[in-house]
Amino acid sequence: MDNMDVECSSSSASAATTMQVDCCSWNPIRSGDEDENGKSSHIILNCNNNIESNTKNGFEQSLISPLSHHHQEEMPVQIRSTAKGEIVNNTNGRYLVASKDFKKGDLIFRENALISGPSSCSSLNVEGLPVCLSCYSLVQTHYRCRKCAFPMCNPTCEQDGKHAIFECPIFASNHVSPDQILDPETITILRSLLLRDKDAKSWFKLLELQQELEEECQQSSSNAMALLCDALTFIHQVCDLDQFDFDTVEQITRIIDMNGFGSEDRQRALLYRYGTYVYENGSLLAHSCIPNAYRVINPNSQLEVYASVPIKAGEIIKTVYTETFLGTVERRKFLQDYFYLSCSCSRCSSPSECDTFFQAIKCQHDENCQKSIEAVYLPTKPLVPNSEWQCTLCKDVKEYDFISAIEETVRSDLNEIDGDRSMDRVLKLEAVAGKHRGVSLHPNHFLILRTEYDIVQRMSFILYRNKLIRMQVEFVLRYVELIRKVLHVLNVILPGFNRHRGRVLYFLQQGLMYLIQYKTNPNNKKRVDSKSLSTLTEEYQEFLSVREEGRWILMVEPEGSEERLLANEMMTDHNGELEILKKVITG
Ligand SMILES: C[S@@+](CC[C@H](N)C(=O)[O-])C[C@H]1O[C@@H](n2cnc3c(N)ncnc32)[C@H](O)[C@@H]1O
Repeated sequence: MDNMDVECSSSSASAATTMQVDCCSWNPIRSGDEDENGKSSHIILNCNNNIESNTKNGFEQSLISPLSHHHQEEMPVQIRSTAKGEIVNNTNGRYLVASKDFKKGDLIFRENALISGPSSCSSLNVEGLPVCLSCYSLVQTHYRCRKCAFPMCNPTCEQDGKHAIFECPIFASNHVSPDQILDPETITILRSLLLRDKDAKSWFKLLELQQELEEECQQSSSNAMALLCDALTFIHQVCDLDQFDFDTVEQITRIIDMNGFGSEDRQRALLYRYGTYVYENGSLLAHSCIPNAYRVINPNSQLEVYASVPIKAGEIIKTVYTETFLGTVERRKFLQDYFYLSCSCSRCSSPSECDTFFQAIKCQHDENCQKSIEAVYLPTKPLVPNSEWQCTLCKDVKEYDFISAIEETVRSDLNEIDGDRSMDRVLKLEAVAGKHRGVSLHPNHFLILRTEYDIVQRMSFILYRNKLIRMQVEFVLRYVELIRKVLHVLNVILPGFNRHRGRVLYFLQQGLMYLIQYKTNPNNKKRVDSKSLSTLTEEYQEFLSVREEGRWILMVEPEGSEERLLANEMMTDHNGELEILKKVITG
């Protein structure tokens, strides 16, 4: 096996990182001390080719595996770091940089979890079911672990290394019961603490992850404090483990809180995992509100990072830490509260969020403003909390309180919507969106778009349930119109290969299919004439390409997830009908 020494000459302020590479499948172990600025980290990358074997005995050894296992191949990413306190290209600390070009949709790397466990939100599931301590999905059976009596899906989950080796013996000997678990994430913290004795290598890797905050951001969020209190009670009183002192529990809680990923599965889907996953390298991914990479956690708890847009060698790989449908004020607050991060990406720094007007408030100050859709309040200094907002037309200035009061009114109108019957709810959502669209909020405001996306998802379900028949064509035309609007904004804030786009493309092809069927239905009085044939052919081509792209994106989602079901549906559905359509179109 060849040994290569790669000297990563870093950009002006970023660190020089020496990598000793044994193999294309790499597993960084830091050796030696960092200098006082934290600039230089020496990373030895070891071969670890055997993906299958590394979860044996419950230990999830971390590894990154590029797509191909060719020893001469270039490393997919490099770790770089800025000097302490310094921000380079809107990131700080350590971050990952592409070491070669990636095309949209390329798998950049795949990595096993350093540790995983149930997440805090497990106890909030609407079904009120317990969460399996192995696969983190809801336990739908009456099965109990034969040693500790905790709910598990089945004997396979029970014997899974993580549960059996980590908490099960402790639960059994201390007679711990599920109702003593205040927050399920404390089990993840316990597992992490147990690494100290069970797997020292992983323990040290965990300790290397970011926990320190910049001095000015030392105040912990109330969530982090609550988790720490629960973890201390659980470790010391419930599990009776006094070998972990306060400082150690606090340190690990902070690390899990800062670096843990949620599974991002869709709630109520067949596969919904209430898991928290920590990765040695994935946890170094920087954030951007317009990301260039996209994360999937597969059923083996591995992290897969894909290029959502083309990435050039040397570019920072950035994923998004926040929800998509949030305006800058709320996104930045979330990033500050949970990651102590003051984001200044291109989207955050742009008053109009890159011309999407995602948080623009409609100005009604005078008659001109009332008439013009262009007249909106935007923050004058988007990176300054509580910045003033100014109308783009009349230049009237408002305090942030005025803006947030308008958003609150819309929120409370939305919260008042009751009734769960799909069509009923769609009509009520449409009514509230219609009341505020272009009146109190810009039509692209995130509260409007979020509502419209909700409408689209509900309409999709109605269309699906009715198997594309008996629907009014106006309903479907509106559906397609809303989807195109959502897509238009997503193209800017969440471009390329990602779950949201995949879902939206599924909805679009569903609507297009209906419209094509409607137009070519022999029972429909408006039969296809030669004039409309070329339009129909174009629509048919669009349908095919939308379906192709949607399927391509969603096929990387985990088996059993809702997205994967949508991908499968795009593969199998309508094939017979398409043949008929093809005949109509080609005459
Ligand atoms: C999960 S860690 C990422 C790895 C971290 N940089 C390290 O050195 O270990 C999250 C932290 O990275 C930093 N970070 C990530 N993205 C950033 C960005 N766009 N701007 C500034 N800091 C960022 C913040 O300090 C944030 O709290």
